[in-house]
Amino acid sequence: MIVVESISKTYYAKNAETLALQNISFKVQEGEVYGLIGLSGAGKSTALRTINFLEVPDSGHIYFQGDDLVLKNKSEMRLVRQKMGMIFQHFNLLANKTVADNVALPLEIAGWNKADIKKRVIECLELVQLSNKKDAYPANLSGGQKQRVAIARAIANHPKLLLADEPTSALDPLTKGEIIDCLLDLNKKLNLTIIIATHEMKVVRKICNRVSIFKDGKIHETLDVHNGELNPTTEYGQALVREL
Ligand SMILES: Nc1ncnc2c1ncn2[C@@H]1O[C@H](COP(=O)(O)OP(=O)(O)OP(=O)(O)O)[C@@H](O)[C@H]1O
Repeated sequence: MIVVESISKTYYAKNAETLALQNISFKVQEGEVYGLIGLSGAGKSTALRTINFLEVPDSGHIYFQGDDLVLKNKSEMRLVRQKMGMIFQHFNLLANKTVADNVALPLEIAGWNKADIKKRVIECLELVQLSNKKDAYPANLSGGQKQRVAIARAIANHPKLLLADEPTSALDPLTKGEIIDCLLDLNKKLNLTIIIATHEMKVVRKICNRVSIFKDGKIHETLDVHNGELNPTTEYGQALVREL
């Protein structure tokens, strides 16, 4: 479904250059939950954000369902993005819109008619078990509920792929579990492919089929996850699995 091939990315700030990604490659199969793990600054978020071109890579290719995204122009890329949902650590909900209106937003942008939007918003809120909060405002929701609204919004337009950037990092341990269960449920019910950037090994153990360990902008090691078990072969991988 996704092939990331030899991606590099440098950030240029006033007096500094940061080589955030150096020749990164990995493949994600349809229906898979794929983790990107590593310490802060290792390049996980940048790698995730190059997949939908929120960050444009300096070199390399991203293939999505066989299409080379590097070759797409802006309007073609807008259509591709509609097939990729994204969720963030801090939810990114619009405070002045109700839960239902937040979920409706991507459908309005995609030009859906009002009746279809109303029906789809109800379906999505049912999928994340939040139908009873459709008229609430984000300020009146818990962190877990906010993230579930963000998930409902991200899946509204029937994306094939969900990009999740540290989706549990701002949540307490119990609520982290609630969000992981919600994502696993959607992965199974909708065959939704999920790529998740996280620094929490618990998240990887509970949800991922495979994981790439990032270190200093490179992929250090890629592992299968079987029943929550990971067996890194490198010393760094072993230390990370022990410590995180
Ligand atoms: N917009 C930016 N401008 C300049 N440097 C950036 C920018 N975004 C990220 N960086 C730098 O690029 C490197 C990789 O950052 P990235 O956010 O991808 O890492 P990460 O593994 O996701 O870390 P974290 O878990 O802290 O989010 C870091 O050194 C970071 O400081």
